[in-house]
Amino acid sequence: MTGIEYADFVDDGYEPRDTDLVCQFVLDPGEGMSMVDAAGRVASESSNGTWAALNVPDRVTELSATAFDIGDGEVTVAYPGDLFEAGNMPQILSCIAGNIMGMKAVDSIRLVDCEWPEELATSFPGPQYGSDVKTEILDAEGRPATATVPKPKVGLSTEQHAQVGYDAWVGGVDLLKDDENLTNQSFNRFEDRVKQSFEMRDRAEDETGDRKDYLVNITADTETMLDRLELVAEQGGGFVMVDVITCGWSAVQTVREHAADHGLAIHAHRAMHAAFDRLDHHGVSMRVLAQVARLTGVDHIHTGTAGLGKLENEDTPGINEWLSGDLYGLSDVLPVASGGLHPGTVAPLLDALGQDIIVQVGGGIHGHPDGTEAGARALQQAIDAYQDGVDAATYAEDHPELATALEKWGTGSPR
Ligand SMILES: O=C(COP(=O)(O)O)[C@H](O)[C@H](O)COP(=O)(O)O
Ligand SMILES: [Mg+2]
Repeated sequence: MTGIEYADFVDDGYEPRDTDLVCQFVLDPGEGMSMVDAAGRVASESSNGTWAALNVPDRVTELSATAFDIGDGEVTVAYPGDLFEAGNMPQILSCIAGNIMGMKAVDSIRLVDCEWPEELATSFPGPQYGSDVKTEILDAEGRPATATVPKPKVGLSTEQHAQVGYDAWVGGVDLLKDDENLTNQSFNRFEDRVKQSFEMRDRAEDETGDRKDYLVNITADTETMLDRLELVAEQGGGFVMVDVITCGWSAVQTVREHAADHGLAIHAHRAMHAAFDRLDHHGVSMRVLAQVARLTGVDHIHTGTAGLGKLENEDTPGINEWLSGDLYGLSDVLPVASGGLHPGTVAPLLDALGQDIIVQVGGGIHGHPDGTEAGARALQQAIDAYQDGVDAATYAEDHPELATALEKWGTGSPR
């Protein structure tokens, strides 16, 4: 037997093992606590300790986390791989982002970054396609893929919604996308929308000769999501969309398994992420949420607009770099830039993020004075201009849809 208390969870000179999950936190100790006091409590509560000193069998201490590299408001915690259940993301998060978020020992604490050990990372499937959706499901090789979300986000009838999709597809957009809060409301039933939209999709494909697809929002309770996924597969869709934060990672893991049976890619919308990541001193960073999304196997995830859109963003280029980097052979994830974009912001967006992204535009297409099809053309023209190395204003001289968009919105970000 060994006695354990908070101080036993601190070893400032600790060298992590290859099998450890290593997590970086920033924290502000609670009143009367030193950094070391707070760090020991964090490592204890997030692994296998409690507030009371315990006598435990020796084996138990092998599962304890260790706080080290304790600096001014920063600490790294290493968790032994055996603390975790393979392939169980909720269990992992209940350790590393669980009770510690509300401990009195810290006034605030933020999980900033994780280094995932191979055995744990590869106990998850990772994405089926990642950036390969650009060539395996779409015809978007060598350019950013494009998507559009109809606006108003809810309220269009099924027919109106499908018509907006058709107009956008023939205007040049690759992907129609449901908004995060459009699912199966009375005015636009899921089943009807899916059937009518794929009929329109087939027409648009025939007319343009390009592959087109639809990011269908299946968000609901998990069993309903699986039924909706089956319907999308039956109708010949290539993607399902899931609001991953509001549905939860357990549901994402289940959807991932079923999506694989049909070869469907998963588009992850991150609505509610800012409840976790907006404050820079508390919560869970978008970087970590994106890591979790990659492990659990989404093919796309929204990662912001590098400050060019309407929403607060945290280090979009750094997150995108992580999503495309090596992770023990797991597929990459195609990042989605979305939220307040329009043709005038395409060039700085692609400068900041490169072309291996999805450019997702709602109001910046449907708010075009000449309608959705013209708005879609304007977006494509802005991308063509960028690829030709010509600035948008010059390209607009003989591209009237782009000229109208630039006249309306200029090149600034909306608020
Ligand atoms: O509907 C939109 C964008 O519409 P619009 O183009 O009209 O602003 C999305 O929900 C945002 O992408 C969410 O933000 P993020 O992608 O940052 O999660
Ligand atoms: Mg939306």
